[in-house]
This record gives sequence, C-alpha cells and structure tokens, in this order.
Amino acid sequence: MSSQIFTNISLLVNTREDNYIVRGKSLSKLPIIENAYLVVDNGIISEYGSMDNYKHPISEKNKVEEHCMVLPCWCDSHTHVVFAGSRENEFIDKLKGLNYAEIAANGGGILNSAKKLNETSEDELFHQAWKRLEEVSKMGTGAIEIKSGYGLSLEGELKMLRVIKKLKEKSQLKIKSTFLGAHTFPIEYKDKHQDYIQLLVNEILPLIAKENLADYIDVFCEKGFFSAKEMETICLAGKGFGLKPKLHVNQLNSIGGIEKGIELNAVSLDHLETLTEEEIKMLGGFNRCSTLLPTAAFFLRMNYQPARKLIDAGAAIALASDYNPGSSPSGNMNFVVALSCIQMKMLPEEAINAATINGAFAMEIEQDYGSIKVGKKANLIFTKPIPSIAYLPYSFGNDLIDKVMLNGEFI
Ligand SMILES: N=CN[C@@H](CCC(=O)O)C(=O)O
Ligand SMILES: [Zn+2]
Repeated sequence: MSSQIFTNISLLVNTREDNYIVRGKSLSKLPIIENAYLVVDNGIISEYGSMDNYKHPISEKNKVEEHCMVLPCWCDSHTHVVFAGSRENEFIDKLKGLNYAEIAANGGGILNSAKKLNETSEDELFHQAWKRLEEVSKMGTGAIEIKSGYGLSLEGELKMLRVIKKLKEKSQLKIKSTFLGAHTFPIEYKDKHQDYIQLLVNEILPLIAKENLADYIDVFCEKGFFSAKEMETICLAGKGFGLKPKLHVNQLNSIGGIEKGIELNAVSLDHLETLTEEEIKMLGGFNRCSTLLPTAAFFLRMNYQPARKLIDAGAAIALASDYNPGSSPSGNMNFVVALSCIQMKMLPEEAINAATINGAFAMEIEQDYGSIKVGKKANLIFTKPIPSIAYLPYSFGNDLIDKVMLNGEFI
C-alpha cells in the first residue's frame, strides 16, 4: 500500500501527541487543527499538521471536499453484537406497558436470546454478526468490544466466543472479546446459583483460557442477577486465567457493584444509570473508564446516566452503544454521541473524546486507536461538508459520513 495524502481538511479532529485517558474538565478539550493535511503510509498515520507547514507537492487530487472534517473512528467499547435473531415482540410488549423486569420474569429478555442462540449454528451466528459489523463500520466504528453471554451453557458460551474469535481474524475492525457467562442464571440454575458459578469458574473458564477465547471477563451485577459478592468470585477466577474485569453495574439498582468493581481494578465500569452521590464521587476518583450507554436508557425509557455530575466529579467517561437485541438494538455511535449531548448535556467535544480516545482506553487499545497520532492506525471518518463540530450531534439522525477508512483502506 502506498502513501495517501489528504490536504485542505477543514478540521482535523482529536489530534493528540500524548496518549492519556481524558477525565473531568479535560473532556471538553478536543484538539483540532484547522485547514490541515494528513499522510497515511501502509495503513498507519505517518504525518499530519496545518497546511501552513505542508511540504509535499500540491496536487488537486489530494484535496478533500471543502468543509469536510476528518475524525478518528468511533471506539465502541461495550457491545453484544453476536446474537441470534431479534426481539421486536418484546418491544411491542414494552409499548403495551410491560417493563424490563416484567419481560424478563415472563421468560423473555436475556433467556429468550439464549434459547435462540443455542438453536443457531456457529456459521449462522457468524454470518449475522458479520452483517452487523459491516453496518456499524459504515457508520464510523473502527474498533469494537463484543461479549458472550447469550449461551449460558458450556457449549453456547464457547460457540459465541469462537464466533468472536473468527470475527477477530476476518474483520478489518479491531475487536476485543469478553466472557459474559454471568449474564443471567439459566432457568435450570434459578435456585442453584452456586452450581452455575462453579460451572463458569471450574469448567468453562479453563476451556476459554486453553483456546485463548477472551480478553476480559464481565458480570451483570444487578438485583435478581449477580450480587457484588458473586461478581467478585467470578472475576477473581477470571483474573486467575488472565482475564481482566469489564463490568455491567448499576443499570437498575445500586447493589455495591461500583465499590467492588473499583476494588477489582476493572478496566471499565459500564451502564451507570442508577448512581448514588457517594458512587459518583468514587467514579470521579476511579482511574479507569466509566462507560455510559445512553441508547440503552433511551430504548428502555430509563433515566439517563448523570454525565454532568460524573464529569464534575472528575470521571473519565467513555461512550458505547451496548448494541444488543434487548436494550439497544442499534450500534450507531453517531446517535450515541448525539443522544449524549441532547439528553445528558455533554458538550460535543466531551462526547467525541468519550467515543474515541476514552473508548480506546476502555478496550486497552489506545496505543493504536482513538486519536490522530503518528504511528496509530489510519481508522478515519471523513464527513460530508458540515459547518462545525457541533453540527454532528446537532443534526442527529442524519447521515453525515462521506466515507470511512479502516487500516488505510476505504471500506
Ligand atoms: N443489562 C444487561 N445486558 C444487556 C441487555 C441484554 C438483553 O436484554 O439481551 C445490556 O447491557 O443492556
Ligand atoms: Zn451490555
């Protein structure tokens, strides 16, 4: 692959010489170069700067369209994109008045997806997930985390993780894989929690480690699901196999997940719709990412995460789509960014930092992704002509992306 030069870029967004997690007040500082150029060599960013310092030959063919911006691709650090079929029937139940907990109690929810997944072949699951990855990459996602958690059996969980491994091998997207066997208790273990935890820890985890199928371990710490203590047992076992925790906490209730997650040195604490003042303070001092999933709150008509309070407390916020069939059947990070501004009152600069560099930190891929930096992968969003950065979330729902580059190639 040869050199590619792009000149006269109206705004080159999130150019960073450093590589720090962005927290608190710093989230509103989005480094931008006006009228910029960018050089890509063999899929890697090799040079960038202001057109005032441009030293290469001037050529009309290198010019990007007037008023076009270039941003690093979205880093979507929390998804469940490997799933079978869809659950729009539950969506209708919800429209008729049932809530998330009632749907789950009726055998719907995660268990419904688990039933479908266990009836679906590995090839078919791969095919469905592949199509979702194609769709999100066209919307600007360049790196993504994918969880298991709809298998809930040895065979089902390994099948999901093998699908993720195959996606890692074949996709242009950077993918991280998370074992979420502790997503809920299967019906046959409803009254035998310890037995299910033993299955996860003693039987499934060693096989995952043997086949190198996961990077992280996750637990849905929630009333009616896994307690903070159960989460600790599972995470400590995961750590024994080299899997760091990345956790679902405080979606519906505060049950001690934040305190325990910090103690476990989680790479990220995710969801956070329901937070006490004390927990907001704890997240302010937490040195890793607090990951907000506003499209889940939107879809479930829940209170949004208290982004402003978290930012004031000094938290390092990441934004992710939570793409899954139950609470966020969309992986559109452009909408996640817009919703964060519209409903959580994040500034456009804060939302873009949270969806790029901090998303990369939430997947520990910040060395190669999440900002415009020499040596990082050329995973880039080229916008259509737009007047400003604020126009991205302001003009929500409109397709503002002209083209997407992954590893130096337009997709
Ligand atoms: N809350 C737990 N897990 C998913 C939802 C899973 C489902 O409903 O299928 C989430 O992150 O929102
Ligand atoms: Zn989730």
